[in-house]
Amino acid sequence: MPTERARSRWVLTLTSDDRPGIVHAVTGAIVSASGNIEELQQFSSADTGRFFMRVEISSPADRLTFERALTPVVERFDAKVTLDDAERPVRTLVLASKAAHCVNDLLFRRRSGHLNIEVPLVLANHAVLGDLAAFYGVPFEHLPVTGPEEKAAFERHVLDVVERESIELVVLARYMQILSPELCAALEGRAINIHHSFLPGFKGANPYRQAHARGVKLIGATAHFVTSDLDEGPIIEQNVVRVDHTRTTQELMAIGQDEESRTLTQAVKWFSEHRVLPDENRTIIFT
Ligand SMILES: Nc1nc2c(c(=O)[nH]1)N[C@@H](CN(C=O)c1ccc(C(=O)N[C@@H](CCC(=O)O)C(=O)O)cc1)CN2
Repeated sequence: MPTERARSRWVLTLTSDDRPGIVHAVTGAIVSASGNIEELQQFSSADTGRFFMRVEISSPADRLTFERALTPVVERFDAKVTLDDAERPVRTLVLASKAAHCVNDLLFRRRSGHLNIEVPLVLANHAVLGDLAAFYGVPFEHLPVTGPEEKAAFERHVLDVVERESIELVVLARYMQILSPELCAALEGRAINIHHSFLPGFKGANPYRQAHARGVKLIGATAHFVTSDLDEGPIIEQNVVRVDHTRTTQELMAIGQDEESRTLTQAVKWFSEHRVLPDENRTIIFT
């Protein structure tokens, strides 16, 4: 009795112009590669006329077999297709400044097995988080950014690390520097920021001070893709928490930290599971 090859688990995503026949073609290709479809989600965006699909597959076939089976589908529908090993952790560069809570949550969830990412480096523009990274056994580097030359050097280093470490995702974990348009372009679709407000409210620096001055009854956090339009990138996840008139700005900041951490970690988890598909200025999230 020949031994059966071990079955691997794959995640396939597809984006294309919406038209009949896509699901039929994709599922047919998967079956031709001996794939078993374990989960399939799809969405047709009426706003943009785009079609989105995410498929979880188990199969004894290797990547090349799948790619050969999918090539006609990609060509026929002019589709953007990704095919990832579902078990492989996503290589993630964490950028930080002084705030520890988001970095801590990411590294804690990674170590406890709830976040399938690898973090080759935490890179910061201040030194204060070095001990935190060391606690989790994660390499740490800090490059001060006090002027345009140092900012350019920091960004060159980011690109060097992305190249050297085969980084797939850059996470701005309360990194408080504005990325240049050039770096935003280089990281398009693979840089996630946590903004400490419920966007579109209170963009930019000091959102809690703005919220306190406005007398809001809800504060929140927003995880979004980074673009050159500050805090305008496609939103991935948001959360809010109720507050009232008794809270100072400092108390709002303290209350908001938990929302920031859980919002960013959720967004990174969905990205690591290939559940986030950009749809122009929005995202499709297959949860
Ligand atoms: N290109 C982008 N860069 C960054 C984004 C973004 O959406 N696009 N998000 C910010 C995070 N952020 C709020 O979440 C934020 C951080 C810092 C500032 C800011 O004004 N900082 C300094 C100026 C720093 C600089 O000149 O680079 C300041 O406080 O004066 C605004 C918003 C991260 N980067």
